[in-house]
Amino acid sequence: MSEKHTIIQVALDFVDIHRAIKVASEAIEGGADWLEIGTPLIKSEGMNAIRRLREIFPDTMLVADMKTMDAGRVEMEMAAKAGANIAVVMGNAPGATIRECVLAGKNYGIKVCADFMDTDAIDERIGIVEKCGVDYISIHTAIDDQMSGKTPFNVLRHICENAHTPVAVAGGINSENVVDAINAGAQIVIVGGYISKSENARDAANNIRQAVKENRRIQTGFFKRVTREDVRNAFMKLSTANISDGRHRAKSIVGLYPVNPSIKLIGTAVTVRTYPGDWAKPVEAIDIAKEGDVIVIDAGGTGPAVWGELATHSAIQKKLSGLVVYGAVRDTAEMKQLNFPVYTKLVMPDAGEPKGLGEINVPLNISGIQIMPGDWIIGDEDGLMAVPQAESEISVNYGMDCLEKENRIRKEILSEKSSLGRVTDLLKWEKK
Ligand SMILES: O=C([C@H](O)CO)[C@H](O)[C@H](O)COP(=O)(O)O
Repeated sequence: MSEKHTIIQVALDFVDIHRAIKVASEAIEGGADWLEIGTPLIKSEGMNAIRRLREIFPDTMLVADMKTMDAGRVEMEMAAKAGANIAVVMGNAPGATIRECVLAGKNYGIKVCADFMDTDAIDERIGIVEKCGVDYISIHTAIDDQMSGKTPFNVLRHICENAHTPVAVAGGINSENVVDAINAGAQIVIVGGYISKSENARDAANNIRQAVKENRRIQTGFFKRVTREDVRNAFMKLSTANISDGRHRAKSIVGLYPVNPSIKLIGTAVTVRTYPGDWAKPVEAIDIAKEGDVIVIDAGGTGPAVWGELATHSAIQKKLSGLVVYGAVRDTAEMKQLNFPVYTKLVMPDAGEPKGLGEINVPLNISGIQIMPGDWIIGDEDGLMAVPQAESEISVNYGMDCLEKENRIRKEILSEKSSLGRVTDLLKWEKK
């Protein structure tokens, strides 16, 4: 391996071989060096995925991401005979498995990479695998760990400084953070989603190559995972459909309708329970809420109105992000003029009296969805989603993952004049 040349390995994490081949071709054109048959592709298509890619790319380094944990001998033999040059065993597999992988690798002419994912006592483990004679080690943040904001960089530099084996890195690598990987000493950068979910894998691979070559960050709007403090901005990019998909098709708050459909609502809930028509606690909540909050009112799902123009002006003065009322509002013409995001069940001109019955910042249950004080509330033309504060970063990151995948599928449908069913081979994957 050239000591100066950073290897770009593109991880083909697809379940469909046809899409993997498309992306592989684009990525090689864009400057990727090695092709990884990703674990999802191996589990979906088996060794035929390796055979197919070997047919199409006879001279390209193929890495089989087997993630072997046992039966090292037979798994290395399979990958080698199917055409792979390198196969992956997990770094925390039993020592005997690592040893068998290396011996089988020597026997069948395949190199072995030990992949370290969320490994305790990693220095000790690396010592074990290097003693077994692995050819590469990789420091890897699992996709599921990335969704809570984890990255491979905190241990990477230490490993690169102490390992005697070429080090690869994987886990959310993109055109902005790849410089952190090479400056920490990684010789192989494994890039999955940033390339494989990109609408143009060739340009994405080229961005990685340029970022490596010039040692600079190339900004990207996608393929970045956020931590809690960046959640609001990330929600701005997502639809409520992305959020629902990202939360395993979570249910929305049904039965409430946007007064201003084209204005997105994003904020943290200040909850209010009141009696139909009693607008005292709703208005008092405005003075408790802070900038960026959304007031969520359970008024029993019926009139009279508990909110109108004057309360809206007050909320805008406090820079609140919106209003959700399971009940009735009035003065919607003014709400539209003020561009204030409001979701309501009912609209009517008659209001009630401020009796002061009810409570602020208490758990609510609206349309079967529990809403706690501080939960994120997101609204768009499709409806309303509630996201618990404690699950906000994984929800926004999985929602972003869904959006990124849809962007790629849309591009394939349009560029190939195809259809969703054909592009995703839907018949094969219908839920049985
Ligand atoms: O190995 C991988 C993961 O475990 C799914 O199989 C990925 O190929 C690896 O993480 C690279 O993908 P990104 O993290 O999306 O860059």
